[in-house]
Amino acid sequence: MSLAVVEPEKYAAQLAEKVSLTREEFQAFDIPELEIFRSRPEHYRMRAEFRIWHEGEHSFYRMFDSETKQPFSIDQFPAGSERINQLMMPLMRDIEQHEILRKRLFQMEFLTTQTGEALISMLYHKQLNDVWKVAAEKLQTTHNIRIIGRARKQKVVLDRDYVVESLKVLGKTYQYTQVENSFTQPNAGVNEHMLGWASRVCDGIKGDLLELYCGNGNFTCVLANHFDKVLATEISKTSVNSAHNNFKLNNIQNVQIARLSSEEFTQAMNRERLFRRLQDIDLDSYQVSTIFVDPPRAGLDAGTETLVQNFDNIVYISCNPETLKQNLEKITETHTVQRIALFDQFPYTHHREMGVFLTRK
Ligand SMILES: C[S@@+](CC[C@H](N)C(=O)[O-])C[C@H]1O[C@@H](n2cnc3c(N)ncnc32)[C@H](O)[C@@H]1O
Repeated sequence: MSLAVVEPEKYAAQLAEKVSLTREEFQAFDIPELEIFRSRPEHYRMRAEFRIWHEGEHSFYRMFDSETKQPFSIDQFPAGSERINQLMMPLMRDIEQHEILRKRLFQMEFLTTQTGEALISMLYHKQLNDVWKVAAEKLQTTHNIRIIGRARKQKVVLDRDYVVESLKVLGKTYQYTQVENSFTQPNAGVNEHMLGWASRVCDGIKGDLLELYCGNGNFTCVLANHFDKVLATEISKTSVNSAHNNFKLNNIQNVQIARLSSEEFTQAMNRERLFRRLQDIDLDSYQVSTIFVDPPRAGLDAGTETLVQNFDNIVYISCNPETLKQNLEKITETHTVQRIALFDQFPYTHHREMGVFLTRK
């Protein structure tokens, strides 16, 4: 299956396959009824990345077949948001008219929002000069977009390097800055479902929250309302800065965030190592009832796996059922699965996003 192929008539059957596979794979953990969250069958991805191919006077967007690895040209990308599709061809026709914009352009990346913002990164095999800048500024104005030019050791931000997304969760709207080239959940609609699910799961739990892998504060902003205080950690500097902005944007004042890897944070919690990055944070002042983790595909490392077992409640969001299963082998020695959910972030692919809520036995 390829991201470029969208087959709405097959969506229900493909989701049903994922559901039965998930039930089968996780039944050994004595799971309750699987909660299922569907995607929109089309226009669900807020981001897209295309190679650019030049032939004669024309230029084309290209993707690669995931099985044959062969490139193919496209002029629409139905998985992408309406805004991406609306921009694709008018932008390319304009680029074709301007040699300075077109020459040695090899990749374009689109980052869009549900509110219609669009940030376009144009990647070149040449250095970008003032003539390029003037032409790109014109393109920016014509299409009401924001452009970033990239070349070797060069990043030209014409306006700003982020978009502001609006997400609606259980009737409340949250604002998020999403920065170019940093992690954000690609499927905005399913992200809203994930945030709503996590919010409902944490409803009524008291005490403080510890969150690892918090990214730009996607979950933090929503969950902060459920807890007295939140301590959040994340490895990427860009995401930590973005999270700070998002706490301000959403008027959230009970969160402290530290730029630490989960491995480093585990060392700090086990009092094995002191970190200057934690000097303003009194770890002992937190009465953590709940830990929330949303790791990358590799899942939790052994130290973090042991750390999460110290807390009464565990919320685990996973983009890789394989590593989730491995981590659950250990975690379910001390905790019971209370809720389990499948979020279809990636329709028409084999990828599955999951949520698990566990409490201490
Ligand atoms: C799946 S994303 C989730 C981010 C966030 N929860 C969200 O919903 O947008 C995983 C995050 O973990 C961060 N990360 C990757 N490896 C890490 C590590 N070893 N320690 C801490 N954070 C890490 C990445 O920078 C990324 O922001």
